Amino acid sequence: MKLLHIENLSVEFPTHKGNVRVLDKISLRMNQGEVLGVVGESGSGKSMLALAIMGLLSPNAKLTADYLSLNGQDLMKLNLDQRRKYIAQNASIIFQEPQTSLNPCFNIGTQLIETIELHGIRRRKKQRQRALELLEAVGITEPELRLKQYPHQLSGGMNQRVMIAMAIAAEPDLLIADEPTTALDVTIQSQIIELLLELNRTRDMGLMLITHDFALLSESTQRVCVMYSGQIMENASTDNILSSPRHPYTKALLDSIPHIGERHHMGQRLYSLKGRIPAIDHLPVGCRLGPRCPRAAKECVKTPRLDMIKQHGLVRCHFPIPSSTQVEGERND
Ligand SMILES: Nc1ncnc2c1ncn2[C@@H]1O[C@H](COP(=O)(O)OP(=O)(O)OP(=O)(O)O)[C@@H](O)[C@H]1O
Repeated sequence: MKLLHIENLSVEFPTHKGNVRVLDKISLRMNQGEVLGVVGESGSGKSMLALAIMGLLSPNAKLTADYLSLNGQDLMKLNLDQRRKYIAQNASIIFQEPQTSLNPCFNIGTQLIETIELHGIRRRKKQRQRALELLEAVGITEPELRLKQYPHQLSGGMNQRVMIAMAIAAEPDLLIADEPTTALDVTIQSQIIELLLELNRTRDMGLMLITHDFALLSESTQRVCVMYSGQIMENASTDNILSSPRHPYTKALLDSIPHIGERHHMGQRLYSLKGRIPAIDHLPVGCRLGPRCPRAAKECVKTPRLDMIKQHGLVRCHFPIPSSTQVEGERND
């Protein structure tokens, strides 16, 4: 069954220069239990997409969509209160900085039990029992002791585990992890990703992993959605994306990853695209990557569509890179 189905979702904000469209006609689908990676540079719209799905956009944001469904429920048919209630029962989100998501003035137990109560468990004894179960499920040792401790007494990795415990309290079918490990050191990062993948496997919970780190996605996701400037540029299986990226932006992101074991000469720089992501209120005409793209040509002043390339996936480019098994110049769409 489809867990998430989005057709042409856009988000606009009013600014003093007029409306800016921070997400432009996003379409994507996720199956039950799937792990989808969403990748793109800072400012490409990844967090905005997460907030839009979760119904957490600020009140001045204007969301439109041809279709937006979660677990089979068309969210556009619900009013805001109904939508938020439904989403809270079916999906959860964790953010980058566990320290800022937790309240420093309350102990872990109080905060966890508050979430458990929101999800309908009223009896004190049952709430406590559930809190202990959740802490154990996310690999926190000495759960009895942790309930009494405050966020500053726990490490960053432990606090992120607490956030994950809160996020799974309602047994969601979808968990969105928005840069869940960026604030943590490398060894803890892999433990948190491993925990998320274990929850995905054992609970058949769909996981949307948002990051700007391609290396992180390569081992954990089945499909990757590459975003740039509020649009999806490429959406394909992780294997296809890694072995033969077809969008120049995806290729540039992959080429910019340092590979362990590959020697770089002194002073030799890693590949990076020229320029920087355009301001959302100052977009170039046509393809948004155009001014930075090594394959750009005259036609790129026309807006490219997100087209299906056979045996690959969706690519928004007038001149997609030929697949590694294809002859240069051959188009396959
Ligand atoms: N309240 C707002 N009003 C107008 N524009 C906004 C607002 N909030 C965010 N934006 C713009 O929306 C765009 C997308 O931002 P978003 O935070 O989703 O990017 P991101 O890909 O998650 O970046 P990062 O990796 O840094 O978190 C950016 O251009 C940002 O400036």
